[in-house]
Formats: sequence, C-alpha cells, structure tokens
Amino acid sequence: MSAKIIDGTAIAAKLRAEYHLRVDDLKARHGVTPGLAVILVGDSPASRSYVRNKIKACQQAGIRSDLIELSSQTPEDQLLERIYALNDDPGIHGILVQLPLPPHIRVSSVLEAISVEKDVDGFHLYNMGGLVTGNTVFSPCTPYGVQKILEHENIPVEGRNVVVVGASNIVGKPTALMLMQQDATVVICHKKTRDLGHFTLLADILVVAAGVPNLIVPQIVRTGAVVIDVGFNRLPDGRIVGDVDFEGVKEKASYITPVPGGVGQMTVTMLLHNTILSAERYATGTQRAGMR
Ligand SMILES: NC(=O)C1=CN([C@@H]2O[C@H](COP(=O)(O)OP(=O)(O)OC[C@H]3O[C@@H](n4cnc5c(N)ncnc54)[C@H](OP(=O)(O)O)[C@@H]3O)[C@@H](O)[C@H]2O)C=CC1
Ligand SMILES: Nc1nc(=O)c2c([nH]1)NC[C@@H]1CN(c3ccc(C(=O)N[C@@H](CCC(=O)O)C(=O)O)cc3)C=[N+]21
Ligand SMILES: [Mg+2]
Repeated sequence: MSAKIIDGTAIAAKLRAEYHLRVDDLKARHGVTPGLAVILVGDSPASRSYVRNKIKACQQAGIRSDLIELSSQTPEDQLLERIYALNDDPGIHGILVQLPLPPHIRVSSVLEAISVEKDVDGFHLYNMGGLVTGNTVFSPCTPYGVQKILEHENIPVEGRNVVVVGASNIVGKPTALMLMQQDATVVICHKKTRDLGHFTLLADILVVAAGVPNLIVPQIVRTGAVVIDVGFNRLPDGRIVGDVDFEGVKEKASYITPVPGGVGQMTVTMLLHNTILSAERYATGTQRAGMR
C-alpha cells in the first residue's frame, strides 16, 4: 500500500481563495479591512521566518498586517501596554504575539492581556478552556488546520482511535481536545510515555507534534493509518523535515501529510480565517460583549 500524499498547499490555496472573497465582501459591504497585529519580541531567525510567512499570507489575502518588532530587552509592562493599545484599536481585529518570549516575560500575563475577541491564535486562557467544552471564540490555528485537512479529505473522526504524540499547550493538547469534541477516542503521548509504539499502533489517525525527526517509523504505525505530521524541524544540513520517517511510513499509511507542504500551510491559512472571522464579527456587531 502506498499512502495518498495530502497536498496541504493545494487545500490551503483553495481556502485562501475563498477567504480572499470574504475580505473583498467585507470591504465592499462594510468598508472594513481585516487587520492583524503581529508582535515579535527579540530577533530569533526561526520566529522571524514564521512571522514573515504569516505577513506574506495576509498581504496575498487582502488583510492588513502590522508587524511590531520589539527588542528582546523590552520590559513586560511595556509589552502589555502595546497589547492594551491594540485591544482598543478598531482597525485591528487580530493580535498575535509570536512565541517563545524572552525569559523575563511571563507568557501567561501576555496571552491573557489579549482581548478574547482579538485572540486569533486561540491561546488566551478563555479560548484554551473553551476547548474543553467546545466553546472557543477562536480555534487555535494548527489544531484547526489539522481538523480542516481531515474534513477536506473526508476522513471521519467520530468513533475512531486518535493518537496525538506531543502534549504541548499550543499543539498537542488542543489538537487532542478538538478531536475528542468530535467524538474520537483520544490518547495523548509525550516524552514520559513508556512504550510509544504500544499506543501509536492503535491509531486510526496519528497526529505527531513532538519536534523529533524520524520519531515515527513504520514499525509503530498501523497499516492503513492516517498520519498527520505537524513536526517542523530544520536539520543541520538545512533540510526541513517533520517528525515522521516519510519514505518508510508512506508505504504503510493510507494518508500522509508531507513537510513542508502539509500542516504548516494550513496553520497560516487558519490564522487568515480567524482574522477574517473576527473582522466579520466586528463589522456585523456580533462580537461577544464584555469579554476580555
Ligand atoms: N506546522 C506547524 O504549523 C507547526 C509545527 N510545529 C512543530 O511541531 C513540533 C512540536 O511543536 P510544539 O508542540 O510547539 O513543541 P514542544 O517542544 O512545546 O512540545 C513537544 C511535545 O512532544 C513531546 N515529546 C518530545 N519528544 C518526544 C518523544 N521522543 N516521544 C514522545 N513525545 C515527545 C514533549 O513531551 P513532554 O511534554 O513530556 O516534554 C512535548 O509534549 C515541532 O517540530 C514544531 O516545530 C509547531 C507549531 C506549528
Ligand atoms: N513558539 C512557536 N511559535 C510558532 O509559531 C512555531 C514554533 N514555536 N515552533 C515551530 C513551529 C513551526 N511553525 C510553522 C509555521 C509556519 C509554517 C509554514 O508556513 N510552513 C510552510 C512553508 C515552509 C517554508 O517556509 O518552507 C510549509 O510547511 O509548507 C511551518 C511551521 C510555527 N512554529
Ligand atoms: Mg508543514
């Protein structure tokens, strides 16, 4: 068996074309241009490159994006002041603070300073908590992108065994919660999991977000499984790979996502989606009132 290679770039392109029409419609009918503020603290080359991808995608979709670059020495209270100003700025519908932040800044204070109505990354505690009950204002972009890939390929989730490898707050845990909300049976594995293969072999759908190249080899993948590789790792030789031994696993899986060209494309696309959704709510006055 050779897996169908899921073309994340093509799915993303189709969605982005639809989103561009929604932007045009907002401009024409409400005079509203969706606006995203991206705050980058410090000058990590990797963060800079992710941010560049996001800004470029905004431009292509007709979304205004403001890049706010702050020095790595910026005190936490100055960063919070910038966020409060953006919360009050009617031209800005989404606020994203690129992680990681320098160690002197508390991530939780920053994420909770962002107005829930503008939290297009879905990282505010309210949105995180909302994942438990299925009541988010915005879904986090990477898990949402994974969900959209499954939806686009008509891969059912209900009643299936989903194994998520990786338990971070930004990918593993929210992905597990979103798929559990769709009535999958979900297992989350992490570094301390004693026998990874014992669990991954149960997976009808295997989602991998560990940050470890070649963690998933064919021996620990069930024949016919759907394999979604969220990993995004740069090797010393400059090549970008996921967490899955792609060549080996594609001979055993029924579907597999490549890296690049898979989930990463969808993450950025869902950021566009959330920013447009926020601007639509603003234009039609359907934001949730009084929420922060
Ligand atoms: N394509 C995209 O859009 C995105 C891709 N990524 C990529 O996804 C990967 C994960 O990112 P992120 O969640 O932020 O990373 P983190 O480092 O925050 O989390 C990694 C998780 O994987 C677990 N883990 C690490 N090693 C192993 C192992 N050997 N076996 C099982 N579990 C393990 C860790 O366990 P423990 O909790 O015990 O430490 C942790 O829960 C990275 O490659 C990142 O680049 C991330 C965001 C977006
Ligand atoms: N705190 C933190 N924040 C992040 O946002 C973060 C992180 N850590 N760790 C690493 C991952 C990775 N990530 C990606 C974003 C876009 C693409 C993306 O656009 N990928 C495209 C293009 C890739 C390319 O540029 O070649 C693709 O996969 O086809 C990928 C990966 C964000 N990450
Ligand atoms: Mg990718």
